[in-house]
Amino acid sequence: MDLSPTSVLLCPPLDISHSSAGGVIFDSSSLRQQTTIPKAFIWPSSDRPAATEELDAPVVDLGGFFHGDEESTMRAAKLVANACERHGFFQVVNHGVSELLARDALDFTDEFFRLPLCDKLRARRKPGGVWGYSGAHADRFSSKLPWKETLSFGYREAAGSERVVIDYFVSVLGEEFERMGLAYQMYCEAMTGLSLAIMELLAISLGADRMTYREFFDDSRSIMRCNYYPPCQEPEMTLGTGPHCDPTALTILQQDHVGGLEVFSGRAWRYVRPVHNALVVNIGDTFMALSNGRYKSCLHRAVVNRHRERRSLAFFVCPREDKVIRPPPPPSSSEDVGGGPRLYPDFTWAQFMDFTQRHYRADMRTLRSFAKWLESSSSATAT
Ligand SMILES: C=C1C[C@]23C[C@H]1CC[C@H]2[C@]1(C)CCC[C@@](C)(C(=O)O)[C@H]1[C@@H]3C(=O)O
Ligand SMILES: O=C(O)CCC(=O)C(=O)O
Ligand SMILES: [Fe+2]
Repeated sequence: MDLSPTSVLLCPPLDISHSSAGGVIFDSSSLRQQTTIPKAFIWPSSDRPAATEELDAPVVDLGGFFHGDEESTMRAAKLVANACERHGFFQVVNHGVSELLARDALDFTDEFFRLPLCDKLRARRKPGGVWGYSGAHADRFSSKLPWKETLSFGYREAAGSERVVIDYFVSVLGEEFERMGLAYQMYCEAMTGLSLAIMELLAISLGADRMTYREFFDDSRSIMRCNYYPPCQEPEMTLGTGPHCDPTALTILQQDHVGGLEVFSGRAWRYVRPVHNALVVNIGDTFMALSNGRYKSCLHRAVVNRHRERRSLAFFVCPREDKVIRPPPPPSSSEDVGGGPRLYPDFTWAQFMDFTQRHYRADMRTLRSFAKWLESSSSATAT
């Protein structure tokens, strides 16, 4: 790992190196010229078995649901219930998000990640924050680095937020990025609309009042993340994104045609074949808690390849920070959704987000570890 100091302003020869600002920076364009990858990117062999089979997950047609066709809605709800009880993963088509808008968002992802490092670092993530540019999270972690660059920013649909994404791009990168900001503003608006429709379908599939989750998330806070996975000279030694469950409630992911997303199901990693014009939907930890464990938070990862770059846009839906996460009662019985004893304590997204960012690296056991940490910290304050 070349840690020779260098100045950010000189757009260093793109190794992992200390920036003049003290953080560690990474840019792949020179790293990938080398025959091997730095040790920091090598993941334990237990995390790396190659997926040989395809995931059996439904591609749910939302057309009938959007047109109020009850029979088609029930069919979709049944497919969703079965998939979410098994692995928390399905894809959707006829989702109402315009193909042009989706393609623009992906094209602007290319435009951003092709910028010189100096420009990308003008958007660099601040320590302790989530928004901004990150190269392999090299400023946060020193091992098991993911072979990716990311750009993350927030979105909320509230009065006065009509320009929240546009203003972020203009303030961080300059007026010439207003078009990029507008494309992502419109994309986040479309994703929010789709996420509320999916929340309604999830409620129907759980036998809860169909407006329950739609109302719970009507003032949702979202995190938009653009992932860029460069080609890698040793793809079998690293991962684009390590095995994890999203701590958020629901993820709507647009992936390009390259492939690399894998889901752990049936005791094996299984690859997800990209479906043209489909969007990937996966359940996160927060929704697993909202369904009292009936729907599974999807354990997934992203692998990289030797020859082709890959892009994905992940839209993470989160509840307003102070809302208490607890399963709603279904309309017909006093039991919570998901039935049986509560599996997780009440918590707020603010507490959980703080935990994933400051106390614990999000990975396969995040919610369980968070619940234990919460109980131990509440019993400590109670004594
Ligand atoms: C709240 C979040 C933290 C992460 C981005 C969103 C939802 C997914 C999380 C993440 C992708 C899970 C794997 C590890 C992680 C560090 C990453 O690879 O990016 C996580 C994100 C993060 O902490 O930045
Ligand atoms: O790029 C992908 O396909 C998955 C990315 C992911 O899981 C994430 O960003 O949380
Ligand atoms: Fe994820």
